[in-house]
Amino acid sequence: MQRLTLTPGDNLILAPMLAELAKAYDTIEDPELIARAPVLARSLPAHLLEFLEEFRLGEPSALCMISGLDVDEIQLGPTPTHWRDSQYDSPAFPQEIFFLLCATRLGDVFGWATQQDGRIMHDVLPIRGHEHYEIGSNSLQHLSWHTEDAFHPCRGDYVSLMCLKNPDLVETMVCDAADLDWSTLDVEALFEPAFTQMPDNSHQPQNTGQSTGDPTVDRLRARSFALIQSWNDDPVKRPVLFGDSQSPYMALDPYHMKTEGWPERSLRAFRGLCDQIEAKMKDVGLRPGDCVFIDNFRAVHGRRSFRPRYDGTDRWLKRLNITRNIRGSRAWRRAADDRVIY
Ligand SMILES: NC(=[NH2+])NCCC[C@H](N)C(=O)O
Ligand SMILES: O=C(O)CCC(=O)C(=O)O
Ligand SMILES: [Fe+2]
Repeated sequence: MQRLTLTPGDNLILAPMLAELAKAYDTIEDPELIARAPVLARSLPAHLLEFLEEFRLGEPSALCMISGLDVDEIQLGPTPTHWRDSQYDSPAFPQEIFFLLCATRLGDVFGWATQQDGRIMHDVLPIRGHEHYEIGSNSLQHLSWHTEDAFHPCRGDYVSLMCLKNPDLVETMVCDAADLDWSTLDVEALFEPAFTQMPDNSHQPQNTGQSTGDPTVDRLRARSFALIQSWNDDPVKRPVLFGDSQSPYMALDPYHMKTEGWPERSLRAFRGLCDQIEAKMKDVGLRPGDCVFIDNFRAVHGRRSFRPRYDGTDRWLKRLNITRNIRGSRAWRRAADDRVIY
């Protein structure tokens, strides 16, 4: 893992810059703020910009962590009970802006019409009733390791998490493709489009809000949910590996894969890969102020189980999806500068 710790000097420069921006906008979802972010990000400390650029282009690791951002847990107040409405009057707005600026150095942030009401910045927090459900807001059940949005051709190049609270130091788990011994795996079979991948539960209609108030958006969203439904009923077969056969990129979410009907060789290759991933999985305990950027092509990730508190002190992360090729999803978006995939 690549690591950078912000210095007290960095925080001295960042605090007024972030406070000023937080005063100028109401929410991190403001399209004007998000559009300005790549330009604003040029004012981040130079060593931070260099660090992110090295991670982006050189792929020295599938994971990089920026720690040391000031977070005042008292000022944060209670952890919300749901992601709904958390984007307004956010007590973490300055931190959200920092996270957004860093993210835009790696690519373009985007959202899904079918996930967390089409928001760009997500909340990851335990939700009552989800304790044993396979979704990021579960708790008593671990979150199975996965490629973020493995089922979708427009999945992000990076998924990133910013920690606001993690009182029990619940671990995010990550497996870096660099730690796998590809010479012992049937890479050729894993490059074949033979693997049934279904959408994960976070994109199911029952887990999003109701009407957006905009009939056009509602109609488009309904169409997206219908597509999700069709991929559920009639799952698409995709390759698990792609890119360079010597050092492959991965896309898999085994919890949402159906192995029925797979050729014997594909099944064996898949099981071999999953076994090795499990053996090489590492734990990363995020602390308040940590921003972690996970290369979604070069790592899979999940989260250990934990006991939720539901007393306002729960674990609370923010999440951003980042793509290096926003035009690759142009057919799925309403306009060139629209960041929501329908
Ligand atoms: N194996 C899985 N659970 N995959 C889906 C991961 C969770 C999903 N990204 C969410 O926001 O809830
Ligand atoms: O909670 C975590 O540490 C990871 C969450 C995650 O992977 C997800 O929500 O998709
Ligand atoms: Fe995830």
